[in-house]
Amino acid sequence: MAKNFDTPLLDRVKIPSDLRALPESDLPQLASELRTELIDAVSTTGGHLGAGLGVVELTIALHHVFNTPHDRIIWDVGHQAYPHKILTGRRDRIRTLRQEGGLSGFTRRSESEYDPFGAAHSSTSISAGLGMAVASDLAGTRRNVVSVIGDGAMSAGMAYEAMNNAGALDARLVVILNDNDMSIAPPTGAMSAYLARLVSGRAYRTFRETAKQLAKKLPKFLQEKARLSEEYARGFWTGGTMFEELGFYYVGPIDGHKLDHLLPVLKNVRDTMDGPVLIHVVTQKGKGYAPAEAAADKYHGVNKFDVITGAQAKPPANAPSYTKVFATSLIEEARHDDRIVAVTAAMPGGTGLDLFGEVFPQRTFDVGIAEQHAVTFAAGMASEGYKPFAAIYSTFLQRGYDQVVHDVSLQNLPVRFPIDRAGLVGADGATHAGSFDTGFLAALPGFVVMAASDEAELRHMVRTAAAYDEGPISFRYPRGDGIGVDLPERGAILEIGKGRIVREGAKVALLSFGTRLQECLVAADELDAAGLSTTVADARFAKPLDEDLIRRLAREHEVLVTVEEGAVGGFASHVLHFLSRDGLLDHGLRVRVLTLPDAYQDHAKPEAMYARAGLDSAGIVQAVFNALGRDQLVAPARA
Ligand SMILES: Cc1ncc(C[n+]2csc(CCOP(=O)(O)OP(=O)(O)O)c2C)c(N)n1
Ligand SMILES: CC(=O)[C@@H](O)[C@H](O)COP(=O)(O)O
Ligand SMILES: [Mg+2]
Repeated sequence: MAKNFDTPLLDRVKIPSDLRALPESDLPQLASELRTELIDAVSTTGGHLGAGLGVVELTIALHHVFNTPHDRIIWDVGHQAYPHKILTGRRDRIRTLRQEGGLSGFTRRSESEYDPFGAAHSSTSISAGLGMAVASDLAGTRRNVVSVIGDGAMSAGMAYEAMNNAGALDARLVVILNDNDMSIAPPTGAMSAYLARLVSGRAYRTFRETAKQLAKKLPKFLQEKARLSEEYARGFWTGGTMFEELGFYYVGPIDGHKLDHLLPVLKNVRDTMDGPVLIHVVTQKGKGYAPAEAAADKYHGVNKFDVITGAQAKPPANAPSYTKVFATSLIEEARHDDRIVAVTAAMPGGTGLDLFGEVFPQRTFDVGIAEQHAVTFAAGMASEGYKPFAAIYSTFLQRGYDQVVHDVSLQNLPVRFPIDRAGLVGADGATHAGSFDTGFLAALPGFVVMAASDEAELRHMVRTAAAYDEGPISFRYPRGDGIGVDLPERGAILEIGKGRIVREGAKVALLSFGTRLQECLVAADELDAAGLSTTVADARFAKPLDEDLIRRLAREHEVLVTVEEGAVGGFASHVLHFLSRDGLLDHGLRVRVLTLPDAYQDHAKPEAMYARAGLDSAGIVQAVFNALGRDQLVAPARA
């Protein structure tokens, strides 16, 4: 489709060296064109828009000042890197973002030499940058390394571990703190308040007047530049901050939308740096696009939208989302039990705990991007008799795994883990797929591990978890809408370690763990039609396993197929372990296990991903036929 806007300058920038050839006076115009292109592209793909809009000038300034890709720019999370992608040879594919076969929504080493480090989980950029800076020193390569990290990402422990190390190593590393006073939701925590004080402090407001005097306090390598450079008097201020205590030269805060502030500071740092420097840049999430600036989430992640109005396309929903069902179920349980509390690590909207927080503000804790802390914080509350629900996406719970093992499981503390985004997530791709939780939780002695097969089951599991006080318990459920089953007012308490038969048959047994149950039912219809009478069971528990149920399925059927939306090493492993221990594999039972493939699956539409994984009804039917040694469906014998 023809574009209805012109981008004469941007059209000349294929890669950053083209950008570096432009005079500085052209850069504001380039920023305007880049913003327009970004908005137009994301309006057709959906994706993370607000963060990218906020770093348009910063992206241009970085590529103008630094010699990328020789110099390294590492974008924390990578969700703000779309402008960077446009400027680094990927403009022609920018409208394939997050689509099957298209560009990733995050930085990715395999995508471009301008992406020196892949990301999507936050707060890794300073560690990675420090590693690169040290490697470059060891190799005797003169290279600048710049890590760009947001104020939200700055709440995670990793960032401080890295700064602590960088300060001690005195490494040549530039950290740009991109402070837009926003995470996905408004940021929480003392650090956020501290940054706000730095930004709104008297010194920031009066930097013009005080810059000369303050220049005396600059670190040595900057003093001479400060004296010489008029820009200093307009551009930045430095003072005693906690970053300096950690061994960084702190520069800022500076206005991240003013190229004439950014460029001289970056050049000074590039030319004079000999240790770690932190540049505090203040930006606005959603900058330059009115609907984004006005949005409460600053257009963090959006569907396709109308550029003129900002109205986002909303696919019709036939049922409430699993997230919403979780939230409303927990609210209901919390009305009955005031020991129930809820913990989120910076994802109140995504986990539905924003709804819980509206009803129970005193019992809701947003700890910031800090999954490790969230888990141990919940363990602490559990140790005092509270009933914490630590609602964390499957993929982000990976970061808190030692805490799950050491602080929760080993002490058998009854922390409840609602695990959202369990399974494939579509456009966010492999970094966000919830593949491993069943494997890593069911490996832990004594952990109760559940998966909901529909939204009513989810409601039961919330109630079950609330009632269960004997140790840690988890329940997983996927991204997206439920299937529209009737929801009970309140969930039932499930018997721990008991599954259910959903449909009785005689020859084939499909044992499902989670929401693939619906595909099993479709597959069962097809198998029945092909003359293969099929039982379908909902395991509900990966731990403890319903051994009676599995024994029965194994003894009474010729074929047993397990189905789960998780990686190898999850539910099926436990079933196989039990079958072998119980001698159930010794008498000719044909077993097949269907899991996610043992490979990271790229972003695509979930349906396509399921099909590729063999986790749709066709894949299940095929597995049964393979087990029986049949290549093709045999037409059923009809009376
Ligand atoms: C470990 C981890 N936890 C949670 C998230 C989800 N997440 C993605 S971006 C984001 C907010 C980041 O805020 P900030 O760093 O300030 O960047 P901004 O979007 O404001 O530019 C969150 C919570 C994540 N990507 N990684
Ligand atoms: C970048 C990031 O980690 C989040 O913004 C994530 O993309 C949110 O995913 P959901 O849309 O599933 O909440
Ligand atoms: Mg932010």
